[in-house]
Amino acid sequence: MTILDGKKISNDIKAEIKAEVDKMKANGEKVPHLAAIIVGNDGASLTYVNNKVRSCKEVGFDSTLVTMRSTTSELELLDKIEELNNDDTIDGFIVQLPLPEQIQTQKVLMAVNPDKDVDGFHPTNFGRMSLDMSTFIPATPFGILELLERYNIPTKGKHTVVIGRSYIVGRPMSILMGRSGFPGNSTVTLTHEYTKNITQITSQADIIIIAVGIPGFLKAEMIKDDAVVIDVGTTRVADDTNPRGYVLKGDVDFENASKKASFITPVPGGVGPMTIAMLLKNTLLAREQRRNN
Ligand SMILES: Nc1nc2c(c(=O)[nH]1)N[C@@H](CN(C=O)c1ccc(C(=O)N[C@@H](CCC(=O)O)C(=O)O)cc1)CN2
Ligand SMILES: [Mg+2]
Repeated sequence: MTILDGKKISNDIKAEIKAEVDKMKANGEKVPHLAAIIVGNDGASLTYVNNKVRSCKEVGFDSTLVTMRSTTSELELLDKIEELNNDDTIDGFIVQLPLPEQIQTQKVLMAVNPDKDVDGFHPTNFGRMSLDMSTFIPATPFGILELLERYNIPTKGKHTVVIGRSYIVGRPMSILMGRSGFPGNSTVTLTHEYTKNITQITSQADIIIIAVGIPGFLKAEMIKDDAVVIDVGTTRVADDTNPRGYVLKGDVDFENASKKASFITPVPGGVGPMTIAMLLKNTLLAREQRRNN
């Protein structure tokens, strides 16, 4: 059994990106600039955007964090997005999800200029991904592809079962694993909360990618021997014995599933850090595209 070390691979990727940025600097070029908008003060979301900003500093990117109060109106947010769309110093930006309920997420995703949409959630980019055209691949699925590639895990002809159909992870993942090439060429089953007899499906999976946000959902009994298990869940579970007051729990019963799996991601230190690294990668791409246009 091999533990897929997302922390290490993400550090490798960040070092590669930093080397590119160092070259840009040496050539007197503008370095990539990522902006992140966060609305409200959800603790986990604040952690993620702060990680994004810190990672920008690590690789030498410029970064801007835009914080907006939890009562921000949809119009105010759309105005801010328009401002970033028109700000020539910014190469890419993201709106941290989820958003407060007074704001329609779909309107927000539509408002981001596709050229700066480093999350890859705009319909143009999502469509381009589905059509095998070059685009910004959403960071978490992109990170999972990168893990599969760097650990050389075969995907061709394999049965990949995706659990969860969010547009951040499950939906794009199901498309990407079925595309031609490597990683890809899988036979994909996309499952969700209304799927019946899920164990019957997961127990046939060569590769399982789970993103449902239910700690310990995937049990050892639900997987076959030597399955590849990719755990995207990171739920904060209250824990008084931990100085932070919580522990992070994945969607997989790691202790037992790891005894059967051939490859498995840990939580923390698996997919999460890859998400941030691939967001940086997309931002580097955005800068290169803007330079060449
Ligand atoms: N606009 C977006 N919103 C959200 C995305 C996204 O890609 N774009 N994905 C998730 C949250 N997310 C990034 O935004 C994210 C989640 C987890 C991690 C991570 O590094 N997790 C660490 C643990 C960190 C901790 O201590 O809490 C790990 O798993 O090791 C990074 C990014 C939803 N929203
Ligand atoms: Mg993500």
